[in-house]
Amino acid sequence: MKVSIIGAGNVGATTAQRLAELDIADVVMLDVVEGLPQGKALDIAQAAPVMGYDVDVTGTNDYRDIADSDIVIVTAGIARKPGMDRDDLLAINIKIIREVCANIREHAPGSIVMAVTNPLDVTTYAAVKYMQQERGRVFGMSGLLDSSRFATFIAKEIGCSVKDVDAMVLGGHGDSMVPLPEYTTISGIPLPQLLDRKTIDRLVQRTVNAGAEIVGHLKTGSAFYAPSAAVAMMTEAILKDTKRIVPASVYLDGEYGLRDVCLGVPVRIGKGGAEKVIELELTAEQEQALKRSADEVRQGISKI
Ligand SMILES: NC(=O)c1ccc[n+]([C@@H]2O[C@H](COP(=O)([O-])OP(=O)(O)OC[C@H]3O[C@@H](n4cnc5c(N)ncnc54)[C@H](O)[C@@H]3O)[C@@H](O)[C@H]2O)c1
Ligand SMILES: O=C(O)C[C@H](O)C(=O)O
Repeated sequence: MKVSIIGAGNVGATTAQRLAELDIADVVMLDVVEGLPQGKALDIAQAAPVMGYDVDVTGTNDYRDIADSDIVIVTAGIARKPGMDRDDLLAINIKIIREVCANIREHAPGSIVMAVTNPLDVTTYAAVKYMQQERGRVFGMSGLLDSSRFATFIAKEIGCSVKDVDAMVLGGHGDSMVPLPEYTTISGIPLPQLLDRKTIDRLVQRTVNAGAEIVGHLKTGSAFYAPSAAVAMMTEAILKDTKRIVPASVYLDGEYGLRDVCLGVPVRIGKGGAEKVIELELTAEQEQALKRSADEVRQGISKI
């Protein structure tokens, strides 16, 4: 098995480290900066004897090295700084996505592509169009991260283990994301039975702002530990064909009444990528929120 990661920055390199520690595939990191992927890959490889993994981790600036990848993860692009929205990254990152996808098409044409670069739903849409692959083989990571954040805040509030919280966040990876308290459970108990509406609303708001909260602390970039954890889990689900069900950004073709847009919805992840969209029954209010989120993503799509 082989996974290539385009962009050897914070998310890319941390993902490489997590995948190496899972010991499931050789990892190639590619970046435009000379020496950066090579140096980070050597560093990760030299941890293998201590950590006990056998996979190869290499760095390169040459797309020929991604040939025969099972999965290509795209983290190349700029990250936001305080005061910026993810949409402010669009003009620069869309050019990068176009160039990266052209190279993936040339050098690793059959691979599954996972977009990570922001603004996520718009770059995923662009990747879907540029790659011209079977639906589900090109998708974006976002909802698993947002759900993980929601679950973290819920566990802290209730004072329970995060392992017992199963949270669900749909919609675009932006201010219009749609956390679903009604589809969030704690050991099978629906969240609204354990917390009052005002507390849930506060946690929802913190989840929506979670990326910006970290940007505000870091000042020079954005989150990468939790994002890389989500990317690694989804990569493992593909390589091991585990059929995990998580929210991810996929091209919608009528599901949830939405067409020709990428948006976070629950999907089954297996060897075919995002193999199946799972349609939840939504209230009128939740449906409206999802539609508003789709409209926001469409505004970004109209600029590419
Ligand atoms: N989907 C999500 O939930 C999520 C989470 C975290 C970060 N992100 C996004 O992921 C992207 C990367 O974040 P980061 O923190 O790793 O940023 P970073 O600045 O640490 O790393 C980005 C890397 O991309 C490289 N790069 C730039 N142009 C390239 C090109 N044309 N080809 C190959 N590599 C290129 C840079 O040299 C750099 O090493 C950002 O757009 C960020 O907003 C998304
Ligand atoms: O907030 C960002 O810009 C990065 C990422 O989308 C996140 O949610 O952490």
